[in-house]
Parts: sequence; C-alpha cells; structure tokens
Amino acid sequence: MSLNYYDLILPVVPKGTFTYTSEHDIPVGSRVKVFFGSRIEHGIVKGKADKIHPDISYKNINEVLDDKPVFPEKYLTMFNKMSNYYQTPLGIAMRGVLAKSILSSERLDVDCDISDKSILLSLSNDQHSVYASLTKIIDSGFSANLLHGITGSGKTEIYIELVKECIKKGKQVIYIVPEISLTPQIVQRLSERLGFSVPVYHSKLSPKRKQKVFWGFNSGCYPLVIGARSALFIPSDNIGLIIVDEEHESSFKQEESPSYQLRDMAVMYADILNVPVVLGSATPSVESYFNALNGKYRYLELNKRFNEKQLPEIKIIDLKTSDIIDNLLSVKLYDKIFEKIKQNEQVLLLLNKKGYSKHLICKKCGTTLQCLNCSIALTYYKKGDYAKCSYCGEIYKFFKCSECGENDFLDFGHGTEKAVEILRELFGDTVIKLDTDSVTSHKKMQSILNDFYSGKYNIMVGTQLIAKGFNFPEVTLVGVLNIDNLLSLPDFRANERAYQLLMQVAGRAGRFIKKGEVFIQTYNPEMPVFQLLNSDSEKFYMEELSRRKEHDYPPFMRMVRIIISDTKEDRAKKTMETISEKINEAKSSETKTLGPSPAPIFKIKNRYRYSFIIKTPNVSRIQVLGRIARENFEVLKKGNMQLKLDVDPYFFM
Ligand SMILES: Nc1ncnc2c1ncn2[C@@H]1O[C@H](COP(=O)(O)OP(=O)(O)OP(=O)(O)O)[C@@H](O)[C@H]1O
Ligand SMILES: [Zn+2]
Repeated sequence: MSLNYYDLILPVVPKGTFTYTSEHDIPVGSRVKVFFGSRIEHGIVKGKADKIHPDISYKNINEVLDDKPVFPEKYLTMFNKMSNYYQTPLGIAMRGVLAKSILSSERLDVDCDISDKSILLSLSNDQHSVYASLTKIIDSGFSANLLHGITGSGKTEIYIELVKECIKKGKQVIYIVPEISLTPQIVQRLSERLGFSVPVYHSKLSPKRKQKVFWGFNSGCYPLVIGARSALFIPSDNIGLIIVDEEHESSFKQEESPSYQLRDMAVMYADILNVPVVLGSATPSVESYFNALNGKYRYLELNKRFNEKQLPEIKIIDLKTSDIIDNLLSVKLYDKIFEKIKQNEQVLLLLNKKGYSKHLICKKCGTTLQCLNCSIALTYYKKGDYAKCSYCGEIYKFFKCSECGENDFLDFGHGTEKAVEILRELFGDTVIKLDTDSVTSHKKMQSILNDFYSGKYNIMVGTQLIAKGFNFPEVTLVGVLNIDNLLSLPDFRANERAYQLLMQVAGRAGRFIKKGEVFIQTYNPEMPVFQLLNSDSEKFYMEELSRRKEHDYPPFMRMVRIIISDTKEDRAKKTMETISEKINEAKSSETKTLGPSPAPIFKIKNRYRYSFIIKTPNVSRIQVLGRIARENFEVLKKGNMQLKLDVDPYFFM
C-alpha cells in the first residue's frame, strides 16, 4: 500500500507544522492523534506534505478523529494568514485560539431544536434606513461595514434584525462582544428577542460547555454563536455574517501570542469567507474611522438616540480650583449626587483604579512600596489588609519598606475600595461597587447589576466596567472622579481611549425618560480631549487623525514593537541592541525606528525588558524586518530569554 505524507499543525512550540505518514487518505482539516516525542498530541491536517526527505523516517499518524473534516479550507487559509501577519508560528497560533479540550474531544451530537419564537419590534425610521442598507449586504459577498451609532441609538436592535434575516436565509452568524463573561445582559437580551437560548462561547467556559457550543455551531445546528474573541475561531462552512460589537475596545487585542487584533481578524476572515462583516460602536476606533473615510469600510451612521432623547451635556470640573471632599469629590459633584439621591434617581461614578490606594509610601523615608518581581508600585487592599501587584498578581501580606525596614505607610491615591468607603460615609449604605475585584463570578456580576437595576442602591462606583453598554433607566447622573492617570500613559492611543471611555460612560446617563447630566473631574481641564466631548464626533476624529499623521502613528504607519526580556538585565540589553542594529541596517528610508530603550515597566515577573519600535508605511516590510529580528534572536538567545514581536501593538508598557 502506498504511503501518504501529511503536514500537520500541532499545538506545540516552536514551528508548529510537522510531517507524518498514513496509509489512509485523510481529508485536509481533519483532526488527528499522533505521538510527538513521547507525548500524545492532537492536531489538524494542513495538507499533503510539501517536501519529503528520503533519509528521514517519518512517524505514522496514530488515529484520525473525524470522518469528515472539522476545519474547512477557508478556515485554514485564515489561520495561515494570521500566523504570517502576526509573525507567530502556526502551532502557537493554534494554541492561542483553539482549546486543547476541543482538539481532542469527541464530536458531539447536539440537540438543536431551535424554533423561531422571536419577538417583533418595529425599528425607528433612522434604524430602518440603516437596516435596509445592511440587509442588502447579506448574500452579496464580502463587505466591511462600520456602524457608527451614538450611545442608545439602537445599534443592538439592528444587529438583532440582521441576525434574524441571516437565519431566515439558512446562514449562521458569529456575534462578537468584548469580555462577554462580564456582560451577561446582552445574552439575555438576544435570547429574549430571538426566542431561543443563544449559545455563548468564551475561554472561561468549562470544557464540557465549550465542546457543546463548538460542535453545535460546527455542525450547523446553532444558527448563532455569541462570544468573546475565541468565538471567531469556531469553524463552520455555513457562516453568513460576522458582527463585532464595540469594535473600538482595546480588549480585542490579544496580549499573549498570537497577539492578534480580533476586529482585524474578523475583517480578514470575512474577506476569505466572502461574507459581510459589521463593526459597530458609538465611538469607533480611529483606525476604523479612517478606513471608512477612505472607502475601505462602508460607513453607516445613527446620530440620534432611538427615543429622540438628547445626549447629556458633559461638564468639566477643574479640581485645581475646587473645594474637594476627602481628596475624592468636588463639592459641586457632591451637591449633584445629593440632589439625585433625594429624588431617588441613580448615579454612576467612574474611578479608573481598583483597590484601596494606588500606592503605599513609607512614612519614614518616603519610598514607594514596589513589587519584588516587577517594577510596579503595589496597590493596597484594605479589606484583607494586603498589597498586591497588578502585573504578576503577587500578594504581600506582611510588608516593610525596602529602604529603611519600617512598616508604617501612608496610603496615597484613591482606588474604588477607598472611594466606596468615603462615599458610604457621605451618603450611607446606598453605595455599591463594580470592578473586577467585586465580580468574582458570573453570578456575582448578575446579582450586583440586578441589585442596582432594582433600585436597592443609588450609587454605583466602579472602574471602566460600569461603562459597558448598560441600560439603567434611573441613571440620571454620571460622574468621572478621575481619569488623569489614563491621559498620562506613554501610549499614542491614550487620547483616543480617554475619549471613548468618557463618551461611553456619559452615554449611560439619561437614556430613558429623565434627562441626564455628566460631570468630569480633572486636574487638567485644558487637555484637548475635554474640549471635544460636546462637539461633533467628526471633529475629534479629524483632530486625532491629523495628530497621528504628524507624528507618524497608525493608521498612517504600521507599527511593530519588539520586546526582549530576560532574567539577566545586561543580556537583554545587549541582545536588543544587536537586533536593533541589524534592523536599522536593513531598513529602507521610509521606515522609522524608536529605541532600543528600557520598557516603561522595566521588570515584570523578574524579567528585564527592552523595547524597540518599528514604524513603516509598508506592510510587507513588517515581514522582512520581523524575520531579521527572529533570525538574529535565534542566534543570540541564551537561557530563558524571550522575544516578543507585537504587530500593531496596543500595549506600550
Ligand atoms: N426599535 C426599537 N423599539 C423599541 N425599543 C428600542 C428600539 N431600538 C432601541 N430600543 C431601546 O433603546 C435602548 C437603546 O438601544 P440599544 O441598546 O440597542 O442601543 P445601542 O446603540 O446598542 O447602545 P449603546 O451603544 O449605548 O450600548 C434599549 O433599551 C432598546 O431596547
Ligand atoms: Zn509583580
């Protein structure tokens, strides 16, 4: 019998494709089980082997798991493109997007009795005209569409109608939202409107749940899956539409390898599948806005709230000239809150920092308490009396000053825990907190939201979590206690992020009958972002784009950030220097580089970090320069030194 040679993608470092043999004809996209060294691994058949070396004796494939392929060829094309663009070996890319429990799981027969009991709702005229132009795209091949609709304009309703239309045509929909485990109401809303319990997929599900949704969608039985990033990677050959809600969210950029940007992957995948993709947001990313301006994306706008309610006016409170209570609350905002509570209305307060205090400072010598593994000031948590590193998660129960050995500290800067303490002193126990510390589970999140929704509390204070698409009818006041820390980050998107966060949180006020008000406290009222909040959003995007152009930032330039990290500081430094020299020698004149320099957070988990940034208008240069970095790194690397190549980076710390 003749032997077939197959290239397999295996979820292993470093390269990820390996040649194995089989006597059987195995279709591309099938899952197989093999011995890899002494381990068992599960992988995917990528195709017949490109090259066979006569003197290598290849191992045999132990078992074929599927009688028909699970991963369509277009899926594998997408996978290849992702691996190329993000400069990540296929094996690592695979590990990053497919759970091991899926690769090895038995195909499940999922019961999919999904009957259409959807609830009808009539769209407003504005919604209808956007919907009408979007329904045309279904069945018309690839198109990328940006739906820019202000907060409360009814974007979600349009997505729902599109989903229904697609299902009617017998096609499946992938619906992506950021951090779905933190936003349970969207699932409830979709399920109610569509009339069936919508399957949810994200990385925190149990393997069993994951398998059920995966096979349910893969078999074509579930017409829709809603999920976080990983939902994009459930294969099926009947996908008709991809929706990415809150497309501006930076959590769509995956930090670990493969550090893909989900929005960009969704557009790339839709192009390969030849289906439409809809990106929606009240505050689109500058990149997407730019793509719409230059015609790459179709631009659709909803500039009125669904119920004709006005957007609240945003007022700035200058903390430099205000009387401030407990270093937290200006008297003006205090009076407003007091007034709202008297009328039994609700208030959302944003504070962009968890924990009790931002820093602990030694009372004797003034040293800031730092993590021993990272160059990061520790956050103090009063409940539990410990300090914690927000990077490595290390908890310090007993701590003393690293300089003088004293253990008497001043807590400095307010986190949400301290804000709640102060607010309870001022307003009584009508205050509840919402941040990732208080949300220990899905259930807990639901119960906090329900309690607030039902009016048990008047004030909810929290981190950016409180800005996430909530519909609280009684919220008539939104206060931003401080976001100055966000604006001072060394990140070219800091301004954009602040704008988005402020517009999103402001959008939670006055969504229903009562009028909303928004106050932002800041020590820097002169910052440009504060001037643009009440004007036409076009003004913000145009100003931001011209700033980016002037300074050679995306979307005018592509960026790659290279990080070398090592437990030995000088080794990391030298390696980064050599690699940056090689890149500088090879770069063309339109390519610019920054660094090498120590990363803003110089040490994380005991690894010293050096960074180097490449900016180029030419996408293909990214591949070339990236290869130079990787090849030189392979030669230079010692011990457990690591290279990170981040294409289109979002994190600059
Ligand atoms: N056609 C409609 N008929 C009845 N209610 C609607 C309609 N469209 C929207 N609504 C209601 O208006 C509110 C805002 O709509 P929705 O949440 O869809 O807006 P959005 O644009 O997605 O908001 P955001 O970006 O602020 O999250 C919701 O309570 C929704 O139920
Ligand atoms: Zn740490």
